Amino acid sequence: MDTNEDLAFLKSMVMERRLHLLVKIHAVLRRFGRVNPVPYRDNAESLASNMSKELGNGPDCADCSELIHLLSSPHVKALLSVHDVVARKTYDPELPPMDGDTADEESVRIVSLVKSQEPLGATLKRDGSTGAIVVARVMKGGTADLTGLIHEGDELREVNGVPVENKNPEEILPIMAGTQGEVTFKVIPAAAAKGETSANESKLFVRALFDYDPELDTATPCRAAGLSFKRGDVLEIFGHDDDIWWQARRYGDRSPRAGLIPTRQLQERRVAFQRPKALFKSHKIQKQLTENADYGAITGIHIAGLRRSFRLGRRASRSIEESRWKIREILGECQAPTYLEVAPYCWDATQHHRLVLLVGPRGVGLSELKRRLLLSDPDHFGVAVPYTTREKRKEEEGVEYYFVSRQTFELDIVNHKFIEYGHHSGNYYGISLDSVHKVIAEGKVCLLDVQPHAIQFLHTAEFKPYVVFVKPPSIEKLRFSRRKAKFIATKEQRPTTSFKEEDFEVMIAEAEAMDDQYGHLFQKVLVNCDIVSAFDELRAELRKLEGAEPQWIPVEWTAVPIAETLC
Ligand SMILES: Nc1ncnc2c1ncn2[C@@H]1O[C@H](COP(=O)(O)OP(=O)(O)OP(=O)(O)O)[C@@H](O)[C@H]1O
Repeated sequence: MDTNEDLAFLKSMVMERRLHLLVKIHAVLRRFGRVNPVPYRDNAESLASNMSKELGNGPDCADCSELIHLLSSPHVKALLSVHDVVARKTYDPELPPMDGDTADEESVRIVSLVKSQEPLGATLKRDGSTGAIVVARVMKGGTADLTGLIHEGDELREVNGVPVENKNPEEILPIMAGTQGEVTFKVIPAAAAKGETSANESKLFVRALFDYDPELDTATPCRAAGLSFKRGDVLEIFGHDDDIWWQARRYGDRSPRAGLIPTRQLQERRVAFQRPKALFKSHKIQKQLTENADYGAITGIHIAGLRRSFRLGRRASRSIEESRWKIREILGECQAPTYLEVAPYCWDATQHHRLVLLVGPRGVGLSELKRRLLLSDPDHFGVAVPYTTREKRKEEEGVEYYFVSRQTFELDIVNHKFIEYGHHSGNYYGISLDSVHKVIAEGKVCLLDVQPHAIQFLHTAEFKPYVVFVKPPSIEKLRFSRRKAKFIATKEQRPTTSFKEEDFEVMIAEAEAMDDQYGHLFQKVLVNCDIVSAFDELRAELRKLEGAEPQWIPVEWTAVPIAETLC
C-alpha cells in the first residue's frame, strides 16, 4: 500500500454494498456446490404460469388469490426463469429478433466507475457539429482505461442521472465531484469502441530532448491531463497515431496514468518558429570561442591526449565536420531536438565498451577528470593518442603522439579521418578515428574530450557514445574552488597563470551556450565544483554503463538487420 489515496480507494471498494452481496452469493453458491443439487424439472416458469391460470379459473379462495399474486410478481417470475436456465444449462442469451423500427435505435450503455481522489483519467469535449459531450481521450493506465468501459468517441448522455446535453465539459466536473465512490455514466458507445485496439498498440520509448511544462503550454487541450518532463527523461508513448498530442508516461514513474505531451510534429513546428533566435545566440558565442582560442590548462602529467600543445592546437582551427554542421544548421536542415526513439541496452563483456565523451567549456576540468580516471584504473581506461606533424623529440612513437608527415596529415583531413584537428606553432595536431579504434580494441573504455560539435560525428552504433557534459558551478563557487588552480597560459610563453574573473565569466557563458545548442546530445550533466566529489560521481556513473541496469540508447544502434531472400 503506497499512499493514503490507495488506502481510501481500497476502503471505498470494500465498503461497496454490491461487493458484499457478491461475496454472499459466492458463499451460498459454494455451499450448494458441495451438496451438488440436481434440478427436478426445467420448466418451472411455464408450470407456474399454467398453475396461475388454472387457479384463476377455479373457485374464489383467499389462499389461491395469495398464491396467484405471489407467482405473478416479477421477482418470483425472474427467479423461476433463472432456475430453468440453470436447469437447462442454456446460458447464452437469446436476443429478441430485431424489427425494422428498432434497428436504428442508439444502443445505450450504463457504466459505473468507482472514483478515488485521482481523476478518472478521461478528457471530455463538446462536439463542434452536434453539440454532444464526447470522450476526447482516455488516458492510458487511468481508472477509465483500466476498466475498459469508456472509450474515445463515446458520447455522454447522463452523469449520475443528470442529463449533460447542452452543458459545457467544465459544468460536468462538479456533477462528478459531488459524489463519493461511484460515478454512473449513460453513454452511447462510439463506433470505433466496438473494436479492440489498445491491446495491439506497439510500444514506443523516446528520450525527451527538451523540457515541457503543460502549465505553460497555451495550446494544450487540457492542462490537467498534461505530463511534465525534463530533457533526458525516458517516456513511454501510447496512441501515437494522433498528429498533435501523444499520451505518454515517464519510464519508472509509479503512477500508471498517462498524460498528454506534444507530438514530435507539433514540437518540431514550435522549434522551427524559435530557430532564428537560437542561431543568433550560437553565432555570438562562436565569436567568443575564436577570440579566446589560446586558452588551455596544465595537467603536469604527460599522458597521450593530455598534451598541452595538442590542446592548444585543436582550438586554433575548426574541423571540417564542425563547418559542415554549422552550414547544415544555418540552412535549417538539422532536425529539431524533440524526441529520440530509444531502446534498452545492456552491455556485456563480449562487446566493446561504449565511448565516453567529455565536453565542457575551456578550463572546466575535463583534463583533470580524465587524468584522475586514468590514474584510478589505467587497465580499464585509455585515451586516444593524437597525431602531429611536428618533429619528434625524445618521444616514443605512438605513446605521446603518432608522428606523420604534413602530406599524410592533410590527406587524412580530406578523408575525414579526424574527429578534431588544429594548428599550433606551425604544426598540425589532431585526434583520428584510428586512435579511438585502437583504445577500444584493447578492451578499454576510451575517454575523449571533444568540442561538442564533434559529438554528431561519433554518434554511431559502433561507438555508442555516452556524453558527459561537465559544467562549472556558480561564479562564487568557481572563485572559491579554483583559487589555487593554474590555468594554461598563452603560447606567448607565460607558463601558467591563475584564473581571472574574466575566465570564470567566459567559462560560464560558454557552458550556457553549449547547453543551449547541444544539450539534447548530453546524457549526463556533471557540475565540477569540488573535484573529488565530481570525480566520484563520474566514476560511479561510468560504472553504471557496465552494470545490469539497462541503458537507453537510440533505437537504430540496437537494430539488427533481418536477412532477406530474393526469390
Ligand atoms: N573542481 C576543481 N577544483 C579546483 N581546481 C580544478 C577543478 N577542476 C579542475 N581544476 C583545475 O583547473 C585547471 C584547468 O582544468 P583542466 O586543465 O582539466 O581544464 P580543461 O577542461 O581540460 O580545459 P582546457 O582543455 O582548456 O585546459 C587545472 O589546473 C585543474 O587542476
